[in-house]
Amino acid sequence: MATVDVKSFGRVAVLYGGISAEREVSLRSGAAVLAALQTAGVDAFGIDVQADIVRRISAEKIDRAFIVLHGRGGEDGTIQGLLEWAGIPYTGSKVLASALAMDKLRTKQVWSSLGIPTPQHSVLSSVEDCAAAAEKLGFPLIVKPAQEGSSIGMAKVNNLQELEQAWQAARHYDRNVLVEQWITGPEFTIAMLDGEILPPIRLGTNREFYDYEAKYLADDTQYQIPCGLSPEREQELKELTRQACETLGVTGWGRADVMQDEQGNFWLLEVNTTPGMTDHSLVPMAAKAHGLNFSQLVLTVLASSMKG
Ligand SMILES: Nc1ncnc2c1ncn2[C@@H]1O[C@H](COP(=O)(O)OP(=O)(O)OP(=O)(O)O)[C@@H](O)[C@H]1O
Ligand SMILES: C[C@@H](N)C(=O)O
Ligand SMILES: [Mg+2]
Ligand SMILES: [Mg+2]
Repeated sequence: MATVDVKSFGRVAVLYGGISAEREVSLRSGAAVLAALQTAGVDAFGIDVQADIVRRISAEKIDRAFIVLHGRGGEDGTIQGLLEWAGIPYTGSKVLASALAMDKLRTKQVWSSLGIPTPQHSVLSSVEDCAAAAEKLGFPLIVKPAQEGSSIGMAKVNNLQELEQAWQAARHYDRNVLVEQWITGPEFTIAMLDGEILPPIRLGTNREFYDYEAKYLADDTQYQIPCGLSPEREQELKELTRQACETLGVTGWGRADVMQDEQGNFWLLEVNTTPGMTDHSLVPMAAKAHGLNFSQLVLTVLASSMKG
């Protein structure tokens, strides 16, 4: 990592918290990022993003923003648009890529249209859709609110009754709900940092899938890095991640989630444009394997905001 003069960042607002279902995660990510920036000597302060954010942005002296909001209202292009209007440079993806990547349905439509592998899916808007999806895709399936994160509102289902219940539950989070073919096999997550693809991590959990509990609370979640793939397959996975990011326009940093099926094929699930930065999170682990400690990671993300 090139040495940076931390004073050149000016006064940095760390935008965290927010009002999405992932607020608690963002509070943890934000606290870690803010502490690391301040320890590194950056003139950083925090803003817990609430309804008065437009006033706060105008009232404070802000040279640059570090966005560490997860979910809607922060990772979806809305904050990015506000910062564009205010003329404040910010970390991570711009408006369009943020909005696209936050929406799993639109993301899948883009990838599918370009021949990039993502599990088959259907949209659920009614009980009739549930029956049609079961007919088309078979079981098991996984139900997801289109615009959520941290596995919130998601469920694996094995029959039509479970599918209808999971659809009803997911609707509480987002009226746009999708259901995907279940991929049986190992899971990988791959970070992109300032255009570079970091070492993939293989995830293991004793739970049904990598759910909220496995992500933030469990002590028995397994993180394998190096990920155990052959060098050729690891390279393929990294190339797929690069394509996943480029096709959505993701810049600065991000993290792609990928399943591998029993035949060894990779299937892209999503890209997170503001990945978690908690003490259980994955980008810090990948950065460490790449030779960057947490402080160097946040400074690299911040420095990438200077590239415009
Ligand atoms: N099609 C699938 N087949 C099997 N498991 C899946 C599938 N889709 C998702 N999962 C499981 O559910 C988890 C969460 O899915 P996904 O990454 O799409 O949602 P998310 O809530 O946006 O996650 P994040 O916390 O990374 O933002 C995955 O990490 C994986 O364990
Ligand atoms: C914060 C969570 N959506 C992640 O991707 O890490
Ligand atoms: Mg996500
Ligand atoms: Mg994910």
